[in-house]
Amino acid sequence: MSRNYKHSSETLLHGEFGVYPSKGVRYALSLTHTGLHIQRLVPKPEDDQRTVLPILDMVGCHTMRSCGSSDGFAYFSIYSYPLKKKKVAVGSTRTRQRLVRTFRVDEASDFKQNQVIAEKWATAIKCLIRGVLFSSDTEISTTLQPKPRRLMLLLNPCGGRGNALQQCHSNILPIITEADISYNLIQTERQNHARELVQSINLEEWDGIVVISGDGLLFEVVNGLMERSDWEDAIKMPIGILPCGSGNALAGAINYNAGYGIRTVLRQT
Ligand SMILES: Nc1ncnc2c1ncn2[C@@H]1O[C@H](COP(=O)(O)OP(=O)(O)OP(=O)(O)O)[C@@H](O)[C@H]1O
Repeated sequence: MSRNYKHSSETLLHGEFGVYPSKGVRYALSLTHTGLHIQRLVPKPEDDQRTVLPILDMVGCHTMRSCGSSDGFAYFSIYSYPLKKKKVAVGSTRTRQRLVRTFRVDEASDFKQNQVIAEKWATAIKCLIRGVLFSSDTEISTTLQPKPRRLMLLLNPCGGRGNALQQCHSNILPIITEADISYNLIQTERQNHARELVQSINLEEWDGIVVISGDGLLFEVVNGLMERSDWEDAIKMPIGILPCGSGNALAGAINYNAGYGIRTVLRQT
């Protein structure tokens, strides 16, 4: 393909939507390869205020209908994790915060038609998040989307303060769900459990292995992969670490100092 889609400011989709939960507020949305441009139409702002949600900050997009509602509206919600504006402490890197923007599709009187539009936007956004290139001429349907990613999550319930499982349920799984990633969560039961496990997994079945632990479990995973007869292929498996140990020195070096968080792991697999 001769066109460099990644640097294109071409408008892929454009539309006008309401928002949830505000009544009467309306926005014009334009989707490009790099971001969602949001312009408020009603109430009309004094200046030409526009905000941009960068695709790089997004993890997913879901469609929905308001429960128990008899109206014909459909909705799509975009899940983003932009950097916080301010550093938390001197010398620290900026952390990310969850931002959900929900738009109401109300163009048609019939729910099914509105749902088709909501699905189209959600599919386009999900494709851009996954790096699928398309143009304004492309017919956007779910067949454009790559197959969902599968992650093996290895969690050490005894690492660090012993709260890895709680951290996983409250902070990690919600993001993975928003990103439509399927996963197997395996709690390690003893020393070398993770090492033995990765020695015999079918590499084809996984897009990545993420340890939710300290440095020790990651060390086991790398060793386990290197001990396989097909180690040259096995070691190409994307590996991530979400720090839940005591020292977390390795995760600190890789993620924190680079200014990255979970999203790095989710996007790269
Ligand atoms: N269920 C378990 N019971 C006891 N030990 C375990 C269990 N699961 C894993 N382990 C072992 O615990 C070791 C240390 O775990 P981990 O690195 O996750 O935590 P940590 O030592 O608290 O953190 P850090 O390495 O950052 O200091 C691992 O090398 C692993 O072999």
